[in-house]
Amino acid sequence: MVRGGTALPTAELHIHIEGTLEPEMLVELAARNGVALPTTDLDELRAKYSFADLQSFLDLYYDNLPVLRTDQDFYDLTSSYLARAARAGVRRAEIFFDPQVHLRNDVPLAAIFDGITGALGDSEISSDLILCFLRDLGPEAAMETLRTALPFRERFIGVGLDSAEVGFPPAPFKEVYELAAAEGLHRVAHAGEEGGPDYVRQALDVLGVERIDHGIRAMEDPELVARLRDEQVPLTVCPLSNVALRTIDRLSDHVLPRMLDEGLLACVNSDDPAYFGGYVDDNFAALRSELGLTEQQLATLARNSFTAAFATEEQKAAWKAEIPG
Ligand SMILES: Nc1ncnc2[nH]cnc12
Ligand SMILES: [Zn+2]
Repeated sequence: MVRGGTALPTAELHIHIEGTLEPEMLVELAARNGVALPTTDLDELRAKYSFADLQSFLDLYYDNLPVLRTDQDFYDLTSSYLARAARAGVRRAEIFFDPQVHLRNDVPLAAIFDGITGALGDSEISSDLILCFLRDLGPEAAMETLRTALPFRERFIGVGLDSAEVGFPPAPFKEVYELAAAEGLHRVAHAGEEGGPDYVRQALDVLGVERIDHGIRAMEDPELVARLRDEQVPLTVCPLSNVALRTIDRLSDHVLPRMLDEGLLACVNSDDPAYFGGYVDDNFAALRSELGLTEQQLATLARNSFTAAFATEEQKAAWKAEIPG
């Protein structure tokens, strides 16, 4: 993996805490909780971290999650990510979690919140939580999850939509997002990762999202590109993830340079770094070495990340002032 230079200060706005489960921690938590794994050999586990598409990744991601059982497990997972993120230059982390998976695994919501928010409180990184709905479980399940989570309303700042994309468009989640808006929650959604430009439009027009997660397929539609530029809609792009899930063949084919040329508010994120070969600094390093992005372009991406963050204007200005150049 390419690792380069001093880490650029950045906000990480697209990071699934469950996607930071490194094989070492998987084995440790399995042993701690008496959960059987197909193998505990780290090389064999790592060999499985190779994917044909989003679904083949999701199958492994969900298979690994039963090792997370207690608030301590969620605390350890989150602390480990935050320690790595600090070394990666992350000043602000807006972290996704998938409560429906853990509820299905009989983990109480209180344990999830206590573990994750406990670790967030112990870190020097500014951070908040975004609760994601699994789109393939449908809007009724999402609504039930949101209602179940509302007693913990003060512990998260927004909602998101993730999991299998194609065949599960955003529009049916309209009422869930209306309730989230009424509760004063921020709204984001994965769209345009494997799904087409229409999914991005639906997320904007029907769900009223403030950011699009991924959005790379929006580049197929010039009218949508113009709108994203005019409205300065933030796009949380995840370059190494797109290569790992074969959304694009090679990093050198990535649309990110075109997004910047078009004046879109794109930023760089790691998505599921334990699975996709790197954290956010590794993504920046790969953009520099394999895509030839200039220091100026990388600084723009870092600046964009702070612009797109759900933080105060004062915080954003202070972080931007740390960016060299
Ligand atoms: N990249 C991704 N796309 C959709 N759902 C996810 N859940 C975790 N990572 C994801
Ligand atoms: Zn994602």
